Amino acid sequence: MSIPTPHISAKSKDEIANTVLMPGDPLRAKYIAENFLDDYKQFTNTRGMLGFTGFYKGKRVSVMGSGMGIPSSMIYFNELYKFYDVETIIRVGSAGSMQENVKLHDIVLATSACSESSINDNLFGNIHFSPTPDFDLLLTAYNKSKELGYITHCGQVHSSDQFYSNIDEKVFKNLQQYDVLCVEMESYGLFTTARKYGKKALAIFTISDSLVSNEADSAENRQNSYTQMMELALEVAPK
Ligand SMILES: O=P(O)(O)O[C@H]1O[C@H](CO)[C@@H](O)[C@H]1O
Ligand SMILES: O=c1cc[nH]c(=O)[nH]1
Repeated sequence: MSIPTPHISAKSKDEIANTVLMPGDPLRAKYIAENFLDDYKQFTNTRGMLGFTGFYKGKRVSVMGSGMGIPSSMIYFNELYKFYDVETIIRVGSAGSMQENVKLHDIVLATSACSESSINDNLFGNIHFSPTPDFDLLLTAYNKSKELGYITHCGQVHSSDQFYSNIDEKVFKNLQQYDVLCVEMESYGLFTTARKYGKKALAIFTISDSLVSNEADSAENRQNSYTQMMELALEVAPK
C-alpha cells in the first residue's frame, strides 16, 4: 500500500505530525484545530473524517477524527502508524462513568482497556491480552493533569462494541466491583494497534455520561466543550 491510503488523503507523510490527537468526532477535531492550533492546514477529508496539522505553542501536532467503534477507528490507527509513520496517537474521547466517584466532566486516563471485541482472538489463542497505553506518556499526562488542577482518575476502561449496550446487570456490577472506571468504544483497538507497530498510544477521556446517575451531556458539549482534555493532550503530545 502506498500513500494516499484508501481512507486518508494526505499526499505526503510530511503533512501529518509525529503525534496525532484523535477524538471519535471529526467536528471535535476541527474544534481543536480552530481553537488551539496556529497556522493549521487540513490534510484529509476522505469520508468526512477531517484531519488538520498545525502548531500548539510552537510544537507541530495533528488532530483527526477516528469515527466510532473499534472497526472504524482501527482503519485510521493502522494507516497513520503504518503508512504515515506517525509515532504517537492520543485519543481524546468522551466516556460514560461506571463509578459513583467518577463525575460528569472529570478526566480519566486509561491504564488498560478490556473489551468483548474479538479482534485479538486469533492473535493470542486462549490468552486474554490486556492492551495498555505507553507508560511514560501516561505518567507524564497524570502529572500534568494534577499540575493543571484537573480532577483526574486513572484506571481500566471498557471499550464496548455497542453504545446502546444490552449489558447484563450482573456483568455490569462485576465490572464496577473490579473497578472499571468508564465505558467508551475505541481504546482497546488503539492500544493493540500501537503495540503491533511498536508505537505509542494514550487515551484521555472527559466523562460525558454517567451510567450511575443517568446524566448525559448535550451533543454540542461533546463536540465543543471538553477543553481540559484537549489542553492536557496538547501539553503532553511528544514532538
Ligand atoms: O467522543 P468520542 O471520542 O467519539 O468517544 C465516545 O463517543 C462515541 C459514542 O457516542 C464513541 O466513539 C465513544 O467511544
Ligand atoms: O461509549 C460511550 C461513550 C460515551 N458515553 C457512553 O455511555 N458510552
